[in-house]
Amino acid sequence: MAALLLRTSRGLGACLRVATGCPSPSSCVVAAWSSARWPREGAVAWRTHAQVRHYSSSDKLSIDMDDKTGVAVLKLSNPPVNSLSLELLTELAIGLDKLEMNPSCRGVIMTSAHPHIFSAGLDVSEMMGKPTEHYREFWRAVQEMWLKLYGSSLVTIAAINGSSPAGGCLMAMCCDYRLMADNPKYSIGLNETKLGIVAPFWFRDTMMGVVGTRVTERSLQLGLMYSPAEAVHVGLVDRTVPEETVFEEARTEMARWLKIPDHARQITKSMMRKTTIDHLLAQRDSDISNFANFISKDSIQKSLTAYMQALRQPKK
Ligand SMILES: CCCCC/C=C\C/C=C\C=C\CC(=O)SCCNC(=O)CCNC(=O)[C@H](O)C(C)(C)COP(=O)(O)OP(=O)(O)OC[C@H]1O[C@@H](n2cnc3c(N)ncnc32)[C@H](O)[C@@H]1OP(=O)(O)O
Repeated sequence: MAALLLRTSRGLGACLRVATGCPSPSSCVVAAWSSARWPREGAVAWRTHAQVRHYSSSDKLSIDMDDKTGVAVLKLSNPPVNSLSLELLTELAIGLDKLEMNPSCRGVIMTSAHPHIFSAGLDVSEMMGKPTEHYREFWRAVQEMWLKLYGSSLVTIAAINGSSPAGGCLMAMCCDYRLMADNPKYSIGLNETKLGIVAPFWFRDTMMGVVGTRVTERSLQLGLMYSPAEAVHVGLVDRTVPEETVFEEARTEMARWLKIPDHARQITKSMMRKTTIDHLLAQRDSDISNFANFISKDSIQKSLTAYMQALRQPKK
């Protein structure tokens, strides 16, 4: 039970270090992941007689876990555009943590409850006209969500049923597999430079892990948004599917991934992602300070204000 409390209160990295006796975040990720799925003493907390269990208490996020299949469905539900507010980011991190701790959960499908928008990315209003302390708290929540999703030992599949700029694209890229609705009106990409802001190194590294260095360099500098077909072409999305089948295709894809023994897949995933995760863990505080300093600058605030004004103009 002590281990369970540590898990919930201090996050997976800390609890796994305790569980594995590992002294530092950087030395224990592989060991941690290989043992993360065996925290049987924590099982009691989440075991349920019902087959499907509703996890999230937030109205901005629903998480339904099917104990029979081991697959959870996480739906973003923050109208109008599923922007990632401080509240939603916090709910996401907590929800992902709960799933990680549930021994019967093996995979998560992430999607949007609202057609046409997967997620508009970070809520820009959280980055405008606020005190520095708020920026620090907000950025820590962004980091936390990324650490939980990118560092998840579960199979994670993004069922991208709408546009997915910036932070929305980041969440999709954190997943193991991406399916996108083939609607040419939708787009996906890291467009930060178009807002006059800079994607931090861990956004960059996540993208590099998906599409490689050259495509990342071009995409980030130009703030490129890709249509679903273009996204498949550059490898940002694994495949497009007819809009009405995105979710069912995600389930079918999940079944494929779940045929692989968990321990072998988890250790392999950890080997692929460990360096990037350790990089952020080692620089968390300085990354927060960089963000808070950068976003507080008058020039950046002006840029964000102009961007939001342009967004509010009627679309041609
Ligand atoms: C060197 C040191 C570096 C340190 C690091 C420094 C900085 C890093 C910083 C930040 C990284 C940020 C990553 C992000 O995620 S920034 C967010 C980027 N997101 C976008 O650009 C998306 C913008 N939105 C859109 O393109 C469209 O809205 C969208 C395609 C999603 C939907 O289009 P639709 O036509 O359906 O809807 P709209 O009418 O455009 O929007 C409705 C409503 O929602 C508001 N809104 C849209 N997006 C956001 C958002 N991201 N945050 C807050 N609000 C948003 C929009 O303004 C409309 O509001 P209203 O007019 O109804 O009031």
